Amino acid sequence: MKRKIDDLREDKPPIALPAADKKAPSQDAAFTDFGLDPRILTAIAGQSFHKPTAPQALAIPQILDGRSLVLRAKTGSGKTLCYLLPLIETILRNKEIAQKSTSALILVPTRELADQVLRAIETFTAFCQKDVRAIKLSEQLPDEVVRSMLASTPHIVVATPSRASAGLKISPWVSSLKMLVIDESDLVLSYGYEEDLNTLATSIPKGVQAVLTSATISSDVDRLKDRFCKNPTILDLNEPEAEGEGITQYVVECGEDDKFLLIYVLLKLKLILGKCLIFVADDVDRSYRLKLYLEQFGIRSAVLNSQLPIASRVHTVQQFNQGLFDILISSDEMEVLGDEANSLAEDNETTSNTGHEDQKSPENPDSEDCQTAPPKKKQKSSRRDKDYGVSRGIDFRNVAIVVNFDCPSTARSYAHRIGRTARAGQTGTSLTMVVPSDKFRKHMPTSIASAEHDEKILSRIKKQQAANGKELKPWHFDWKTLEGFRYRVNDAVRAVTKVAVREARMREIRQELLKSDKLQRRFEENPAELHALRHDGQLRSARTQPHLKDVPDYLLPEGKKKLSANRIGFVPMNKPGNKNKKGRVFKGKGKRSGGRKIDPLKSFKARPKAR
Ligand SMILES: Nc1ncnc2c1ncn2[C@@H]1O[C@H](COP(=O)(O)OP(=O)(O)OP(=O)(O)O)[C@@H](O)[C@H]1O
Repeated sequence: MKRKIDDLREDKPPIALPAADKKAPSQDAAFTDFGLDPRILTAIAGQSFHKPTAPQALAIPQILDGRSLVLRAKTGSGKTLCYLLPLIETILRNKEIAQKSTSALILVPTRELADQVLRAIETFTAFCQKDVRAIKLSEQLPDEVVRSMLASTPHIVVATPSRASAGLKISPWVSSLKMLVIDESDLVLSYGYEEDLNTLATSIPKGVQAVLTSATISSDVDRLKDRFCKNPTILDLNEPEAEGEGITQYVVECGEDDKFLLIYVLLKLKLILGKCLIFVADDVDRSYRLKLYLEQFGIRSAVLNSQLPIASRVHTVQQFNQGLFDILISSDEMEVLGDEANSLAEDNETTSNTGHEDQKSPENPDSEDCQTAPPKKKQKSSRRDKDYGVSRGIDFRNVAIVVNFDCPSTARSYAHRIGRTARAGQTGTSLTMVVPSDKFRKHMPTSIASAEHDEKILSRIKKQQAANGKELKPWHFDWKTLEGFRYRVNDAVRAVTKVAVREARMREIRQELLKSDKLQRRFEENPAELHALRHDGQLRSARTQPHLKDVPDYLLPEGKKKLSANRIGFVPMNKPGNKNKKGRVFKGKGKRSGGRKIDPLKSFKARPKAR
């Protein structure tokens, strides 16, 4: 193994290692092999990371040796730690020098990623906080604030390219850099940061150690490599065999209304266990539609879309990661009313948060081309990527299954969506619902335009996965067993009207307003407005149907019937022993009495206050 790492030295031409050799380090290496500071090792242990991933095992020693590196490895393979651990270690080793200057800049394409990287730094410097300070420059702040942030000489600056270059107008803060990282380097140019990166390239000292990470092949990475690194080591671990590793991929062909039936059965009968990330297509409304639909069956979920403020998106992902809810519905980004105009007026970061990559449009699925070309700045909002804004780079943890409720618009997008499961050596499942052309537009209330191309895209996905030695297995089941549920499903679909969706979105906006720090002062001065917002927030978003929350026994398939009857805590309503002499159900705390539920709050008699 040592020989292989030596083979990758900077002075040697880039070589492609055979797949077997590339995987070898991940099996043998340990974090303790890298000679890291014990405080870093303690932080790693706290994360229960047992061993480095393959990219980490190969990249960390290289970066610690001071080499510039271009690292390409699949999504979820732990690329962040590849550069973070050596970076923290180097700062600790050179404590005296590092103390007086900013030595590392980490460039990321979005604010979410900046937040995420900063959090990772905080995690891995938890035991050496005083010796490693990091700040984030990813939003527009007053010049004075940026000046004082930079004047505090943080060791690490995490920034979007536009904020990093804007900081140069305030101070030549990059002049002391020893290390530059460009994370998601296959994406940054396509976010419209070309000019900012040019500005940075002229200001960053020549010869700084540069690390470029990426998940895909892209000519953009080459351009950045030419601009920022001299003779870097190329570590290309994205061999076709590794793509989609650990993911069992299923596909099911069904009608547009069948999707709603299927997702209900999967979730309600707990055929899906663990954290589930559901992707819908087309527009933000679709995600709310599905959320409201599921709500009627008592299935809780949260929505993630790039129209929500960044803070709330990050918060949602954090809560999902912490297990506060298990179902997250992620919508593709789409131009919705007013968005185009707004986004043009927004600053670089705001628009870039949605993400966009050179993608074919759903209307023209034949135009797919895996090579990205940097879009012009003006094209930004109209050429937004439909998936990456919420999925690419955001670190979803322990996702057991990715459900493509709506087929993605490209094979590439498919790969990124399913890449949210089976991360860092875990296993996972994906299920993609595809509408065959003869079933398209057969049920208008549930129909979406993009489904017209599902078959075409599926064949591309299959081709792409086959090239990586992977296959999408057909998911077989007996549709007849689901028919009994169709009535209640249709009922629930009908209840989610356009008005209900609009109200749900409004409610979400109101919640965001209530949470907004910036509005707190206004609310203090105008309590009536706050009251009105709170009051509005209690509006029901869709016709609620309590009877839909429980699945009647007669609808359950045989196996599931037993399951529900054996459930711990299951008490049949008419159990004979539970009745009193009058035939009424036995009174218990909060239980039924004479068929009426006792509300402990209503039955509570307030005593007069003692004076
Ligand atoms: N050695 C490890 N063992 C277990 N989990 C790890 C290890 N290294 C990283 N992880 C976890 O794996 C997940 C993915 O890591 P990370 O986001 O760095 O991947 P990535 O390759 O940068 O993915 P993407 O390209 O999608 O951003 C994170 O939750 C991270 O904490």
